[in-house]
Amino acid sequence: MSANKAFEMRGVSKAFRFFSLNDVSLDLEPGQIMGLVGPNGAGKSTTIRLLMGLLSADAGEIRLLGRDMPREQAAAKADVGFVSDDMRLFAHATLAWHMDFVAGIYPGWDAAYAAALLKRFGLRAEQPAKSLSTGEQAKALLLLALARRPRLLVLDEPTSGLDPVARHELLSEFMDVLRDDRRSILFSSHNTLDVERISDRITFIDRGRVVAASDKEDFLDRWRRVQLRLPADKPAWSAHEIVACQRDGSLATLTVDGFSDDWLAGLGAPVETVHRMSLEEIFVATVMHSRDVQQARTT
Ligand SMILES: Nc1ncnc2c1ncn2[C@@H]1O[C@H](COP(=O)(O)OP(=O)(O)OP(=O)(O)O)[C@@H](O)[C@H]1O
Repeated sequence: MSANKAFEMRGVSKAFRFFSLNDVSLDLEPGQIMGLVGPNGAGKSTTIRLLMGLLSADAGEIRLLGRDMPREQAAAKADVGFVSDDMRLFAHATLAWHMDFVAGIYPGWDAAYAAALLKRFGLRAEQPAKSLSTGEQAKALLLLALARRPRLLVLDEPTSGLDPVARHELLSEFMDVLRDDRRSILFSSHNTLDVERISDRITFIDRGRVVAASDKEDFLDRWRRVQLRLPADKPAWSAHEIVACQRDGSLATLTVDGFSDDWLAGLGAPVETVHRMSLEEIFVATVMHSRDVQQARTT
């Protein structure tokens, strides 16, 4: 375990009655944004709650800003901003009251930045929390976390409930936060467009396991959809880079993880088209392939 990482999880497991998170290992360098992507019930929130010391792991090691979790969580969390979608503001207090409250606890509170965020997010400090819309509440919680200027932001579904314009504003804000290259962000999302836009590192999780983790550029470079004509004497194609193959007569569409020009040349087949894949397509292909592999192992 390195003291320099923004966070590090090694072999972390947690069992609930109907679900278990298995052997999760993840880490993030300072100055980077990691998107944690997975289907409903994959274990994203559980992973984040373990990292934040809100759940205790059955096995494995966790370090947050170089501190052992959960033993040194008070020291670690002083420099971590955490927002999850089940957090609520005090209903009868105004946003200004919340800002004063947080400023009183965290010495890093940046009042000028908080005022700029208020404007940027279109929020009114004097409005009681109970009268804020869902999206305004989400923006208010993010403002309270961002204006502390924490070294690490941990955000569970930060863009759910936000309209496209607010999402755009928020993601731009995240990228601005990282102008200072010691700061880092971990955020979970279903929205692969958001993740593709701002992440440096991406982790896919499904059914309690990390199924792929890589730099975003590496994912986008490695994956391709290749259409080719199958020669009459070659009714199928197999190579470990091919994670899926769809046939339409002699035309085959291959989903490829591990693409390169040399690899393509080595196929020796008449190629019709080669398309880059979006992160969403890569995510779906990764999850489906991982489920097929798991199923093949258990049958
Ligand atoms: N405290 C708990 N006790 C028992 N089961 C739990 C507990 N917390 C989570 N689970 C179960 O763990 C599984 C993973 O939940 P988790 O909230 O981590 O998923 P998620 O990937 O964040 O999903 P979503 O995208 O739907 O929010 C679910 O099946 C959930 O029912």
